[in-house]
Amino acid sequence: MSEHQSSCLLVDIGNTRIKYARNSDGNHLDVRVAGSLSDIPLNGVREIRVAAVARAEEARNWEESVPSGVRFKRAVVKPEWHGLTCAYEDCSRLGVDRWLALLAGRKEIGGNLMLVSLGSAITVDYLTGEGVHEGGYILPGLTMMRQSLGQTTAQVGFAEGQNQNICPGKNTEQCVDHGVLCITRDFLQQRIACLRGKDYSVWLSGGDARLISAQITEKHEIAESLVLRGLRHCFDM
Ligand SMILES: Nc1ncnc2c1ncn2[C@@H]1O[C@H](COP(=O)(O)OP(=O)(O)O)[C@@H](O)[C@H]1O
Ligand SMILES: CC(C)(COP(=O)(O)O)[C@@H](O)C(=O)NCCC(=O)O
Repeated sequence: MSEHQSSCLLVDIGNTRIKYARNSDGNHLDVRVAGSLSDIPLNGVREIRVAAVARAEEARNWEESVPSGVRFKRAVVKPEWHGLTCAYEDCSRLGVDRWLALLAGRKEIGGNLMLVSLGSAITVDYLTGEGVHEGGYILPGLTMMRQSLGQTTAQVGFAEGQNQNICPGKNTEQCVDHGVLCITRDFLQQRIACLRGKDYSVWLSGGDARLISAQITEKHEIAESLVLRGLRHCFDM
């Protein structure tokens, strides 16, 4: 890894977790999770590239506290980037994490893509090989679905979803857990099935990607850290 690359820190501030990695020449990124931005080690860092959809105030305070001489760059969504066009009429409303995943998909995967992020929320975005973002979907993520049931019903407790079972539950926690898994799987199976014969590849990323991947029988692959990968490219002119 060149010193220039490793001195560039990539940071993805999601609604649940902060993920970060030092940039590298190769395909692999050594991704870590931080509890707060101030926990991220900055030794040798010359440039920080940030994708933030959450913790706006924490990010502002962190930016002010980083040592002088360290360049601080925030990614923003643009109407167009290297032939990639945003589907939103008002591109500033598209989550920058979704935009960066599209950038990484275009630059590092190519072809017609269905990109699924299984994080705090579930997002689906479609991108053609010509660079046209065709729009997508936003749904609550697995944990958000479980929590919303726990918060808005008197008798449905919230349990951490751990098993990969979707058979009918035999207690409240199983019923919630299996139901959430089942609806997510069925939605994605149906979306992927709609693409049959259209030459799209399907990529899952985010904290729940492996859990859901194990449930999906339609063809798909796992894409690691698409948001951080997008940060590698988004400042290319
Ligand atoms: N160790 C973990 N800590 C927190 N969430 C986890 C963990 N492992 C899996 N998850 C799941 O991943 C989701 C967060 O995924 P992530 O891609 O980090 O989201 P975000 O980018 O929105 O912060 C959580 O909502 C949870 O369902
Ligand atoms: C949809 C999201 C909440 C997903 O965030 P995440 O689950 O990655 O934390 C985020 O991309 C966002 O705030 N988007 C803005 C709305 C939009 O994309 O239309």
